[in-house]
Amino acid sequence: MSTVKVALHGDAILTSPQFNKGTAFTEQERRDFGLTGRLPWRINSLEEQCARAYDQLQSRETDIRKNSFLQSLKDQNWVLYYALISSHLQELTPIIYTPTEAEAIANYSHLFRRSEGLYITYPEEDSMEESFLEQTRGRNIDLIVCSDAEAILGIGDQGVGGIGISSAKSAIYTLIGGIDPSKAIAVTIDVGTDNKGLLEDPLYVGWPNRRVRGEDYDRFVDKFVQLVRKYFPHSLLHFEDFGVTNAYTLLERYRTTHAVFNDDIQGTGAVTLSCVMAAIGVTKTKLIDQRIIVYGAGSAGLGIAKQLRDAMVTADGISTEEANTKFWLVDKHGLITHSLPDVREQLKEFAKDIDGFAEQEVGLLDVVKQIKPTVLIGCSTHAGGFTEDVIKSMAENCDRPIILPLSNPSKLVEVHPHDANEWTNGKALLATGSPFPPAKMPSGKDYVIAECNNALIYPGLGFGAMLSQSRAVSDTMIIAGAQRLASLSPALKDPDDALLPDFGDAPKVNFEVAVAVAERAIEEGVAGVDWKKEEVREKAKAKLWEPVYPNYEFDAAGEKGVHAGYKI
Ligand SMILES: NC(=O)C1=CN([C@@H]2O[C@H](COP(=O)(O)OP(=O)(O)OC[C@H]3O[C@@H](n4cnc5c(N)ncnc54)[C@H](O)[C@@H]3O)[C@@H](O)[C@H]2O)C=CC1
Ligand SMILES: CC(=O)C(=O)O
Ligand SMILES: [Mg+2]
Repeated sequence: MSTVKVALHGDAILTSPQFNKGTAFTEQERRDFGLTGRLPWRINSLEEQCARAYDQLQSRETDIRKNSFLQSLKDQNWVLYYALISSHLQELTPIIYTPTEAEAIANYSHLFRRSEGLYITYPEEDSMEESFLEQTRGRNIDLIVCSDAEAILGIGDQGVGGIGISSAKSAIYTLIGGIDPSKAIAVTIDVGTDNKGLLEDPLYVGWPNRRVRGEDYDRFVDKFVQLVRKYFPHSLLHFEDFGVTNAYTLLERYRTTHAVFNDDIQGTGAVTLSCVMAAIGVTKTKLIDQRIIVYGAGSAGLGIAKQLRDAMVTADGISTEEANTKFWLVDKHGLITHSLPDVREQLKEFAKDIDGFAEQEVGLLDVVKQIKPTVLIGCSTHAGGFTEDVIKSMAENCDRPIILPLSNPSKLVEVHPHDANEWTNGKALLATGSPFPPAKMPSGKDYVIAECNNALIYPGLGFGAMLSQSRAVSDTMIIAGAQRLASLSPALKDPDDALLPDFGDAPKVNFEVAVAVAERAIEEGVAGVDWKKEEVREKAKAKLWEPVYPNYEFDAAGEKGVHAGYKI
């Protein structure tokens, strides 16, 4: 067991979630840190603490209460929080992440108890550097997860509540990617909100103003990005749940100068590519043979289309233009065509001619009937958008339709996977964005619905980039990670099994993804380390953080009252 020197004493160590052990402080530590008399007599192991916390959790009747309980556990004791969730990963991930975290974020100001992470707020622009330094003092930050909360999951603009998604995504990095939580920071960029309900809510705790946009927004965000680059040049900057325009603009603006990563675009593109690769392994077809409809052409939809398109170009050697012809993007005004007004610039390469369609606005069902898709992907936030007609029509022309309703949280799913299974007589190859229980095949066998959520891959992609200290996260690094994930699909062994590994295996799977990404970074020459490819696996193992208590030694000479703690 490692030993860590800590300069906190008495209440200061008990109230530090990073160092607190609660009843697990040893006799010696209790004496050295001034804790005798502040704790009950019995010394518990971490396992005993987990068992007690799990019992307490079970007494909370609703998922949102469980979410609040776990949040307050995290505020008290990181090791216990991560150990508890790690030992019930599949059961508790939906409580701290989608779908329950969506409810927690929507009610952030009403559930608010304690702040966490860094709040970068527009009227405090002049003191941004000071706040940044205060929050990161004494810490060697590898990972910054930030959101401006304009498009949280599928529930839209949530203002300052966006800290909840940064914090949840950061926790997933630790649980699944093995990232040391003391080296990660969650950030909300509070530039106001256009959510009327929040603006009118007297309890709203964010900056109660309409969203700042245009040059002022760009300057404000740029100031933040430059602080990240100045103080933590080797860190990974993860963007989450920005509105579609800013999501693409920021990624393009910074991706050549820092390791930035947009999860909704790149993470979702990568996990969906893995899922489709696994599915075509079942149908014994090639990527180039697919006709793909993407329903919802926002951050995720376009990210998916581009990722699949680029993989087609790489794997099947066709031109980008030819690959673009295999995709039909459908948004709220129907098929993206050259004749639709106000089509976003980035979508134009996928736009189709209206020929062959009677109407100006071509709905999903018409597109399905006309083009006979093999793959149907939903990231529209339109609950029930894949109607029975749509699904049945697709199944008429396709032996094993690949149907991926990816919108989160669960209530926004485009089609309930059990319905899609029933309407296709068990032929559909299915995956969803949030977890669902298994469906029944006509044979009576359970069909496990894979969770095609970027959380199944982004911790590994990010860990691979951090591990190799990459100067950029290249498209080919992402494809390497996606290929590794696809190669671990249970469906490759049994075509009736899940398309992707389950969340219980996510830590092992993400380790493999991280190794693939770091190896690729070294091959491409973007890594900041001078290792050989063969060394990556061992280096990655050594870097994994695990939720176990180290021994503490009191550091009387250390700086008191800050995040002081280092291994000796
Ligand atoms: N499973 C996963 O890993 C991920 C799932 N998502 C989910 O995908 C959904 C979209 O997320 P983003 O792309 O970030 O949001 P976004 O706001 O950028 O995109 C949503 C798009 O759907 C379109 N849309 C809205 N109503 C529609 C309708 N009735 N028919 C067709 N299109 C419609 C919008 O116009 C917009 O273009 C959300 O529910 C989100 O939770 C997003 C990222 C990852
Ligand atoms: C999973 C995710 O990133 C989203 O739904 O936005
Ligand atoms: Mg997201």
